[in-house]
Amino acid sequence: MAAVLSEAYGYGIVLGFGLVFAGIMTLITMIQKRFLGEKVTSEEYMAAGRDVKTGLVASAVVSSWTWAATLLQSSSVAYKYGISGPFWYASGASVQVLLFSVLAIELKRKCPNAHTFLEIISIRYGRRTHFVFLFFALLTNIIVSAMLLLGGSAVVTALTGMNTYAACFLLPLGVIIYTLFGGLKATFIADYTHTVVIMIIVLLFSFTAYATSDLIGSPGRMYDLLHEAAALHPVSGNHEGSYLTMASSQGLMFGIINLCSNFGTVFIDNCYWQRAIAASPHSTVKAYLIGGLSWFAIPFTLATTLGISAVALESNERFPTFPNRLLPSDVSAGLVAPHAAVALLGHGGAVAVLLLVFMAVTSAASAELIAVSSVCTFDVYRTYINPMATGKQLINVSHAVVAGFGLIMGVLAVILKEVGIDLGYLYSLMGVLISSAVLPVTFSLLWKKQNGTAAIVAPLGGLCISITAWLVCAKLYAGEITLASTGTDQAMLAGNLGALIGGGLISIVISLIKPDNYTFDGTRSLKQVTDDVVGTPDSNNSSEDVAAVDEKKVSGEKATTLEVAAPKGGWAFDAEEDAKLAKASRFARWSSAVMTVILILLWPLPMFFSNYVFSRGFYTGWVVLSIVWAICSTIAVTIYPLWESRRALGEVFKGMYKAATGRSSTAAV
Ligand SMILES: NC(N)=O
Repeated sequence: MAAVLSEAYGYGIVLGFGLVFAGIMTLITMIQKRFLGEKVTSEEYMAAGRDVKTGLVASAVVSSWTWAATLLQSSSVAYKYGISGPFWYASGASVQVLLFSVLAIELKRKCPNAHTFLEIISIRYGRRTHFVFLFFALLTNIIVSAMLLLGGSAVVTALTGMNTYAACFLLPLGVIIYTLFGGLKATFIADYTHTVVIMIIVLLFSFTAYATSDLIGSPGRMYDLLHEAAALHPVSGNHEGSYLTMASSQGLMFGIINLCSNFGTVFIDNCYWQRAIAASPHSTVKAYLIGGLSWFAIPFTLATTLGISAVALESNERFPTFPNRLLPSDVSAGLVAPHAAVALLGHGGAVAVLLLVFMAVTSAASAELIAVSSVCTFDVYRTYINPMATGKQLINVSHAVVAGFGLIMGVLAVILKEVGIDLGYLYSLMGVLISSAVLPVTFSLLWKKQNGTAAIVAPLGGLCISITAWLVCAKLYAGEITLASTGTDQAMLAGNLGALIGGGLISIVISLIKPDNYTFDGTRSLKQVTDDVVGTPDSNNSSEDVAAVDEKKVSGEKATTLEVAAPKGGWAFDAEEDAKLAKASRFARWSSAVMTVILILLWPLPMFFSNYVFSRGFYTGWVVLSIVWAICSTIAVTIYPLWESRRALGEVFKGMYKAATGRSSTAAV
């Protein structure tokens, strides 16, 4: 694609916008400290005080789950498979967030003072298992971070001609600055801001394509254009070759790959556990349910707009590649959405898509940075290097990790690009590499019977199964093992299924042979860090801490340092409070299960098996649904958080008024 914008736009948005944004976020953090009295403690820095409200957590979940791939890969599958692509992208990656609500509330009940999910593994199973899950957790962060920059830099280069390597290193720069300064709380505020911009741009593109564009302008016109496109180049594996059907075998295959791989990137990424940790206990379940449902609209609505517009407009002279079709390599690199945006809105479309991708990449990158930082701080430094670390030392380490990993992210993206791995390949591969740990992690928190052997063997055994299935299938299907053959849907499907099912089955079988009977007393007794007092095993541990150590002795493992908790501090729920959380947990279980069944079975499968090809009226209804869903999501993650925080905002404005005028705030009323 010839660059539509000049390089100045690339540097302006990536560097200029990034630094301005960093400045604004840093200012907001300072304002919070000054007018809301927030302190820089390690608990505040890494856990945002554990009292963040529903709307802000939901918005942060949406923001950190909105990757470059969410915008780009969803549009690519819309382009390749028609309307089933956006649906399968959205449903196959939102149910994990809905189901995670169960883990989030159980984390509150069973380990209310955790900083990372790995602390639970460490307390329950000891050092060896901790190492195994540390490997999977960091691998997940590395894959996601590299994928963000790989997709983001491809778009920046395609639209502006900016050097890809420069984009890889400059995209995270502003993020590093505000994350360093404000920690998790700053990422929450930044996430909110990013989400607002993302939702506005998604709606802008939808209204343009389906209401105002002179090239399309209505669902009916889009319907006609899609019919014409199917006549020119029918979709292999779709009923009647139509773009307007859910009866798409490749779409379904992508849906299953998407479903398996995204379990890994939610359940094994400390970033989502951190949001649960930061949420106030009564907000946790609602935040994940609202977040999951709101996020659905982003890939669904955007790809139903941009991915489908690319199909419809490819034969129009305003399409950037006209008279040629998009190259498969450009589709896999995620360049469908930028092409469609340029066709629809020219320069304005290019700027909007650049901004959209910039927002997605930077907000998700900040979430990854602080997630890695807390894993390295609590699960490496505090566990194995300096168990008696003070809060200040923990913050220092965390700062160093944020800066270091921010640079490493860019290096990783450059390496992948050099090897020839693009966004589409990595997106499908991630589950093969990490999803074997999903069910063992889930069982660690939800199943008292998973024993220590199962917790170690299952993720590693599942990884062996997944890699074997992936490579064998590539060889059988293509006759050779190359980047191209290992990137086929069939090979990726085998690897992803092998990972998720293999890890789960191994854990279940080994655990049932010799079931554990874990009480979770050890995890409940973990304490928060108090910033200037160092806990010692003999002077400060409560009887519960001793129980934790005893539990470990019974299981025959060496106790880890995590049980050496700092004194006082932290949540401990009484029976009445725990009953409320238990009720919230039951609600999370049935509501997330019902929504999952609807989104991945009841809604799509009848449409798949009936071979239904959309009528004009049905397609119009489908488009209206996508836009209404996006509007509801916008309200949920942009207006609702403001409404919930109205008192705090009032305090801030009163304080600022007082500081600016030297008068009492009441004078302003
Ligand atoms: N977050 C994803 N899978 O787009």
